[in-house]
Amino acid sequence: MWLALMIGNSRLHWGLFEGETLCQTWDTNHLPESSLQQLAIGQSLDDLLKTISPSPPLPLPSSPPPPLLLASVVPKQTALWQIYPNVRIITLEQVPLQGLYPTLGIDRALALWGAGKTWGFPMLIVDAGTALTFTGADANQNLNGGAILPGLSLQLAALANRTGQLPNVELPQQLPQRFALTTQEAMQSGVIYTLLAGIKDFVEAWWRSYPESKIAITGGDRTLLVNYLQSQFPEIANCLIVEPNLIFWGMREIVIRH
Ligand SMILES: Nc1ncnc2c1ncn2[C@@H]1O[C@H](COP(=O)(O)OP(=O)(O)O)[C@@H](O)[C@H]1O
Ligand SMILES: CC(C)(COP(=O)(O)O)[C@@H](O)C(=O)NCCC(=O)O
Ligand SMILES: [K+]
Repeated sequence: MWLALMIGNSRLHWGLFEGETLCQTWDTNHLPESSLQQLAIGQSLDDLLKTISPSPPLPLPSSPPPPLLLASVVPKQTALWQIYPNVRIITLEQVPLQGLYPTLGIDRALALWGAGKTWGFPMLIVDAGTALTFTGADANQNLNGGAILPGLSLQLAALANRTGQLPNVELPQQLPQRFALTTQEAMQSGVIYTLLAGIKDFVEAWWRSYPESKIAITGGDRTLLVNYLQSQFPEIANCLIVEPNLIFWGMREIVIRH
């Protein structure tokens, strides 16, 4: 048994593997530094994870502690997890894609590698996380490049936090009225419709270069976005591979399948 941990800017993403088989995945909040210190005095990861919700879907062995494979885009959290007695950090050099630039997010590289190895290259990944990213590779597994923009929640939070009068607004399950007549819907409409147009624009630009490429969408907002796209641009939504575990597949490719 081994654990995969992808540390994103909003959440921790956990994967429990038995060999090559991904048995369980769950998401938690970041662990506070104080509780991580417990690892240094021998608290088991199982007990530690029980202190945050949701606790692991099944008990983790404490001796020996399961190997932990860690990929992180949050340096402070990465440093904290070094305490764990059996941790291996996945870094960009270990991802067999060509042409990676040194500051590329390991999450982007792993998702692209995991999807490309599963469905073939060329491949474009849309990761709807804290940030929304596009990351593409050509048929020779060379990084073509990508783009970064604030994710749906981040955009709404920015409006609420950086203005005097705009409220905190949730993401609606259904598409809002485009020309809205309430402040809340106007914020939702502005963020959602421009993001959908942006996704369509990037996808069409990608298909102009790689008409045969598959496109996969992952990240916490993937389902919401695919539902919105289904209403606005069904011809795009119907072509997207929706898969939350791309990063875990990328990690597995590196540690198990080389
Ligand atoms: N339980 C949740 N907690 C936080 N964000 C969530 C949750 N469920 C869905 N989301 C959505 O997922 C987005 C974060 O995506 P995620 O892939 O978890 O981020 P990251 O990998 O950057 O930590 C948030 O913007 C939010 O809209
Ligand atoms: C863009 C990201 C913050 C996305 O991470 P996430 O939203 O999943 O937390 C992450 O991929 C990152 O820190 N990238 C480094 C810069 C780059 O990719 O060029
Ligand atoms: K993400």
